[in-house]
Amino acid sequence: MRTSDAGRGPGGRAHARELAVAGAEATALTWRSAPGGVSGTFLITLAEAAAPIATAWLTKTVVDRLTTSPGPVAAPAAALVATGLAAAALPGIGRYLRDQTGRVAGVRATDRLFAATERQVGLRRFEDPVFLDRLRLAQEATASAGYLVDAVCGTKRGALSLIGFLMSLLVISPLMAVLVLLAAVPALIAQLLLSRSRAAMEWATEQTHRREFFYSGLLTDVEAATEIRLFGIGAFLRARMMAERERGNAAEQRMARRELAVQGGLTALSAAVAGGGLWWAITAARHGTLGVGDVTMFLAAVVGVQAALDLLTSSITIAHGRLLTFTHYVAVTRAEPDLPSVVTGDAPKLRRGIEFRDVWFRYSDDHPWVLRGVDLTIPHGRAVALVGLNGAGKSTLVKLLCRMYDPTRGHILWDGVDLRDIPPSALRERISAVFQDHMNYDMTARENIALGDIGTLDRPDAIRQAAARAGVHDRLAGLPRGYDTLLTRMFFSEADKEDPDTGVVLSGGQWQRLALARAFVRDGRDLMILDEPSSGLDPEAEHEVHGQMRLHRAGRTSLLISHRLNAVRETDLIAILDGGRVVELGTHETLMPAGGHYARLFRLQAAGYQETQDIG
Ligand SMILES: Nc1ncnc2c1ncn2[C@@H]1O[C@H](COP(=O)(O)OP(=O)(O)OP(=O)(O)O)[C@@H](O)[C@H]1O
Repeated sequence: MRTSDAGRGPGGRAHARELAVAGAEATALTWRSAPGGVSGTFLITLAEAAAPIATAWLTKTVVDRLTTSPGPVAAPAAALVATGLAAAALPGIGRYLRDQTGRVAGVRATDRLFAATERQVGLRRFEDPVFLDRLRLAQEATASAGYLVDAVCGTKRGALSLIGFLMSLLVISPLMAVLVLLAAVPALIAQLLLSRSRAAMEWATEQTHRREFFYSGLLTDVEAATEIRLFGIGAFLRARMMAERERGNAAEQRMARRELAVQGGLTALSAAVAGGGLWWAITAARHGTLGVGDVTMFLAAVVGVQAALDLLTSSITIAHGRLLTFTHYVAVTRAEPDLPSVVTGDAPKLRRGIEFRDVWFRYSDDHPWVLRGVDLTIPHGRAVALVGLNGAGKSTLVKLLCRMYDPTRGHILWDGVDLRDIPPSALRERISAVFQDHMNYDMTARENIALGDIGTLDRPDAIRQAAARAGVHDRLAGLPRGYDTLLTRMFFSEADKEDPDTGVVLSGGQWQRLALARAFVRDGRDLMILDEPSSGLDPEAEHEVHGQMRLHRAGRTSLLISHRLNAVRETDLIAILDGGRVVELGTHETLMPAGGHYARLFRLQAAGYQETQDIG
C-alpha cells in the first residue's frame, strides 16, 4: 500500500521543484530560528573566503619587495600576520555559530514535525510504509535542517574563493585560469550525479534498514526475550537481521565503489592541472616571463583554486544530500490529513444514542471487506455488548466509532450527527476506552492512570478512586514510592540499578487493571468502550472488576466487547457480528431460546465450565 510517494520520480528521486521548495523551507526555518546566527555565519564566511586570497596577494607583495621591486615590507608583513591570525580564529567562531544555529533550528524543526504528525488524526498514515519511511528520514532531516546553512556557507565560501583565485590567476595567466575552470565543471557535475544516486540508493534501502531495526529491536526487547529463548529462535532472528544488514551493505558498497572510481578520476584530473600549471610557472620563471612573487602567487592560486573547488563540490554535495533528505520533512509536514475533518465545533452531548447505518469498511482497496453493511444502534444510557468470532471485525468497529478511520460506505451518527461533521478531538473528548492492545507506559503509576485525563495529574483523589475501581489501588499504594513509583526499570543509571525502590515491573493482569483505571479516571464521558477489558485477569479479579464495571456503566452508555459471555449476558443489548454484519440482536433472555450463534457460543462456553465442575 505505497500511497504517499506521489510527486516522486522513479526510485523515489526528488524533482528539482521539490528541492527548490525544500531549500526555501529550510532557509525560512533556519532564519526564523536564529537570524543572528545566520547573519553572523554569513559574515564569517565572507571573511573566511577573503583570507586566503588576501594572504596570497600580501605574500606576493612581500616577496616582490624583498626581491625584484624593493620597497617597504613592514606594512604588508604586519597585514600578513593579522590576516594569518584572523584565518586561524575564524573557523572556530564560524563552527560555533553554525552549530548553535543548527541546534536551535533542529529544535524548531522537530517540534514542527511532531506537531504535523499529530495533525494525522487517524491511523492510516501510520500503516503506510512509505509514510513511515518518510517520517524516519524526516526525523533525520530535523537534525540537519540548520546545518544546511553550514553547507550553503561552504558553497558560498568555495565560490568566493574560486572567483577570487581565478581572478588572480587571470592576471598572471588567462590560459591557466580557463584550464582550471574547465577542470572544475565536470568535477561539479560528477559530484552532483553521485549525490543523486546516493539519495536514490538510501531511499531504495530504507525498507531493508527498517526490517533490520525490527529484528534488532526484537532481539533486545525484554517482552520478546522469553519467547525467543524458549523457542530458541535467537539465531534464526539474528540470521534474518544479518541478511538485511548484508543487503544494505551490498548496496552501500556498490555506491562506495562508484564514488571511489569517480572521485579517483577527479583527483587525477586536478593533480594533472596542478602539475601542468606548476611546470609552466617554473618554466616561465626560468625564462624571466614571471617574477618570483608571481610564481608564489601562481602556486597559491592553483592550490587555492583546487581547495576552493574541493570545498565547493563537497559543500554542494552535502547541501544537495541534505536538501534531498529535507524533501521528506517537507512532505511529512505538508501531508494532507488522513481524514477530512472539520476543525471547529463540538460533539453534541449524547442524548439519544449512536447509530451505525449500513456501514461498510475495508482497510484499503486491496483488502477484503471487514464490515458489510452493519446496522446497529447503541441507545443512550444502555450497555451494549458486541460478540463475534476472532477476526469478525469487533475492534475495527470500535476504531470506526472513535474515528480512527472513516467508513468506506455508510454513516455513523452520534445523536444524529455524522461523525465526519464532528472534529475528531471533540468526539474523542466524549469517549473513554480500554483497548484490547492497551499501552503500558514506562512512567510512574500516577502518570499511567492520569494519561486518561491529563487534568487529574495533580488530583491524587481522582487517581486513587480510579485505581480502586479497577481493583489496583492496594497494589499501587504498597509500591516503594506509592503512586510515584516508576513502572519500569528502563531508565536507571548504573548507580540506581540495584535499588528496588526506583522502579518495579507489574504483571500482565496488573497492567490491564491500570488500563482500566486509565479509562475510569476519564469519568463523566458520554460513552465507555471496553474492548476485552478483563482477558488477562484472574477469575476473582475478573468477578470483582466486572462488578465495578457494572456499577460504573449503570445508566451510562457503554460498548463491551468480550469473549467471556458470562460478562456479556448482563448487558442490556447483545449484538452478534458475523460475516461483516449484525446477524443477531437481543438480550441474553431473548437470544438463548432463539438458538442462534449466541446460544451456541454460550452453551459451548458453559459446557466447558460444566465439565470442569463435573471433574472437580
Ligand atoms: N490495520 C489493519 N490493516 C488491515 N487489516 C486489518 C487491520 N486490522 C485488522 N485487520 C483485519 O480486519 C479483520 C477484523 O479484525 P478485528 O481486529 O476488527 O477483529 P476482532 O473481531 O476484533 O477479532 P478478535 O476477536 O480476534 O480481537 C481481520 O481479518 C484482520 O486481519
